[in-house]
Order: sequence, then C-alpha cells, then structure tokens
Amino acid sequence: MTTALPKYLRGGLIASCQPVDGGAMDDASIVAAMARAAVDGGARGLRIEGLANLRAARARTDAPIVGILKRDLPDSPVRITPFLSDVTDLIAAGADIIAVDATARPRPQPVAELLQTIHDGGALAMADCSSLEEARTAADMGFDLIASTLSGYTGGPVPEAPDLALVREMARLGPMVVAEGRYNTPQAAAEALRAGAGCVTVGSALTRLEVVTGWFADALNGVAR
Ligand SMILES: CC(=O)N[C@H](C=O)[C@@H](O)[C@H](O)[C@H](O)COP(=O)(O)O
Repeated sequence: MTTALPKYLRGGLIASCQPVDGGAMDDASIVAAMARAAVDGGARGLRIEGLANLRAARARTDAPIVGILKRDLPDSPVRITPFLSDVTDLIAAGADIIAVDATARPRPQPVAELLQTIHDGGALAMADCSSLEEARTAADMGFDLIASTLSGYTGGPVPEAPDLALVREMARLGPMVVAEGRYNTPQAAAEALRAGAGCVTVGSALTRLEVVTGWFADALNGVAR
C-alpha cells in the first residue's frame, strides 16, 4: 500500500480531524467518529494528531492516515512531530504517513534523522513547510510528500487566504504537493488542484465546529438590524 499511496491520494481530499484543543469535541471517540464520517463523505485520507486519537481512528477506518504529534517545546518553535520517538510511536499507532515540521528553525532533532526514522519504519514522509526554500530542501532530502501547511504560521499575522502561489511553485519540485492551510471552501480546495497540488488537506472547515460556527456568528453579527 505504501508506494501506491500518493497515487491513491492524487486528486483527493485529506480531512484533518483535529478538534479545538481542550474544546468540547477534544475526545478520541469523537475524533474517530469525525474520521469515519469524513471518509464516508468522500475524503481519501485523514490527518490525525495524537496517539489516542490515531488508534481510535485506525480502529474505525482503513483509510490512509497522516499522523502527527504536536508539542509545545520550551526552547523551539517547532510543534509538529519534533522527536524520533514521536515518529516510531505514530507508526506503531497505525499511521501510514508521518508529517513533520520541515521548517528551517531551531529544533531538538534533525529533520534528516526524522526522515530516516520514518522510512525505516516503512511509512511515507511528509514535510510541513512554510516556504519554497524549505520545500526544495525537503524534496532534495527525499521526502515523499511536501506540504504548504506552515505557510503563514512562522511569524506575523496569519493571512486569510491560502497560499496558492507557494503551491504553484512547489508543484515544480517533484514530490507530490499537499496543499494545506486555510482551504476553507470547496472552491479554494479545487483551486489548489488547478495550481498543481496533488491533494488538499482541509481541517478547520470540516472538523472545528467552534471555528466554523464563529464564521457564521460573526457574519450575522455584522448585519445591522
Ligand atoms: C499551522 C498548524 O499547526 N496547522 C495544523 C497542522 O496540523 C492544523 O492546526 C491545521 O488545522 C491543518 O493544517 C489544516 O489547516 P486548516 O485548519 O487551515 O484547514
């Protein structure tokens, strides 16, 4: 399955099932239900954070899972899968693809070692990048998938729109591109494929009920009565 995975995901949707931290839906059985529902609705793959969530989702679907662990480190801004032990734990929990922060920022363990550990464990490696330069480095290192996940999240205000320009440039590098980050409408997701993405990950718009509800509530609040 592993080598056929990018082909299977091509043109499809990855549903990121990451509830709001500490929110009402932050519970492994709810994450697993979200994952199952997303697959039933047509998602080809899933992105799941945390070992308990991953195990619970794995028990409910055979769909490919991008596994991540998020950590808040005292001495590094890197949050997504920073440790080699995170990689082995995620693979043991049933992840098919492991995503790691591949930004050029201070980190506890080198990206090259994370990549090696992913491949040694028989999984595919996905590089969460914030820039073209990082994506190029990841492609040269041998990552199987390169993603725009961290564009807009490494400093300064977070833009409203997704970074389609980055996706367009990443598409020339070789590995399959995963467009991720602020693809909040079906139209924007389709635009990412037209820009050269192999597949598109959508999170908040599908699985963060508080966020989506807020969009609607804000829009209604903005209407004078
Ligand atoms: C920056 C960061 O940590 N992104 C995270 C990565 O796992 C998630 O919080 C996002 O929900 C995911 O990337 C999908 O993006 P969006 O929720 O915009 O569809």
